[in-house]
Amino acid sequence: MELGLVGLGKMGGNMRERIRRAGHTVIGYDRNPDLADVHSLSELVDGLQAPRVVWVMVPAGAATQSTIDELGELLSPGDIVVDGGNSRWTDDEKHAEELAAKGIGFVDCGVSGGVWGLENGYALMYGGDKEHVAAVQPVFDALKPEGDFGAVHAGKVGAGHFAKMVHNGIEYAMMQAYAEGWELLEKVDSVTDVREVFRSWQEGTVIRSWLLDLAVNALDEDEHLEQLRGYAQDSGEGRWTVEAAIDNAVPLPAITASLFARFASRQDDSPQMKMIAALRNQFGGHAVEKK
Ligand SMILES: NC(=O)C1=CN([C@@H]2O[C@H](COP(=O)(O)OP(=O)(O)OC[C@H]3O[C@@H](n4cnc5c(N)ncnc54)[C@H](O)[C@@H]3O)[C@@H](O)[C@H]2O)C=CC1
Ligand SMILES: O=C(CO)[C@H](O)[C@H](O)COP(=O)(O)O
Repeated sequence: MELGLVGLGKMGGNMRERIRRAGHTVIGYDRNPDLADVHSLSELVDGLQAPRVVWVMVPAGAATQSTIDELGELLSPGDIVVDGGNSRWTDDEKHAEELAAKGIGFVDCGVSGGVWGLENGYALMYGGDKEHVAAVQPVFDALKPEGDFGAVHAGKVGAGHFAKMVHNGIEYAMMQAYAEGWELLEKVDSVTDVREVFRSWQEGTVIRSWLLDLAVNALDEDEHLEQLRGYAQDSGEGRWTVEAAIDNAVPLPAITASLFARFASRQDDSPQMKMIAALRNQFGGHAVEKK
């Protein structure tokens, strides 16, 4: 089939290649002309035969919104837009309604696999009407990993991004657990080769996982992570997971703590710990450290 793909960065560039390897035609547009096959969204739309499918793979928020708005103007009834970025699931219903008013279908798709997806395949979680999903199915089949798992029609519009959001919340907590264990191992004198402990865990243990494999890769590149600063950004999914937990009164202590650990990583000093130190000093005369 033919696909229009908007956003050819770390994800979209490799996805274009994987879909092409499966024998499909992909016309890619990126605002960076060095990456793009065409110069504009309208050229992309003109290059596809109706009914068209256009997959959006740009940063969530303003870039996704403006792309979907523009596609709403350019596409025709019967065409379909897929949002494959890490969009907030609450945006999906709005996008589906705006496009449906023009007769255009919408599918939201959470994508997992990162820069390894070209070779390993991309795990896909999609939401939307059955007929819209069916129209995109050949592309899902091209992107998904080989084997029985790795793709799911999670439910109605929004379900795909909701599932991906929870996946990323779990990702935060798993990474935090490996990171905390690693720091403790590094701290004690009795363990002389932390990297080899991590490597040994890759087989047979209860905690083996792809993230653990990637941790070993990182330690092979920089055994004590001395070249890195302990600073971690976040791009929204963890916050939205915690917000959804609050909305649904579901306790998520591990995921919430892992999000907050990232916030703490961005502080050179801790204002709240200054207050703790000041109060301990006030009530108990405990020593404080001055600047
Ligand atoms: N990198 C990752 O591990 C994963 C990323 N995602 C999501 O996939 C989407 C893309 O992520 P990446 O490829 O990592 O980002 P990236 O920053 O590498 O690539 C984004 C691309 O979109 C282009 N772009 C931005 N605004 C545009 C616009 N208005 N019109 C056309 N092109 C535009 C940029 O020029 C860039 O080439 C994001 O929503 C991200 O959250 C999803 C799963 C994993
Ligand atoms: O979706 C992903 C992996 O599954 C992306 O890499 C995402 O950017 C990770 O989330 P964050 O940037 O908040 O760490």
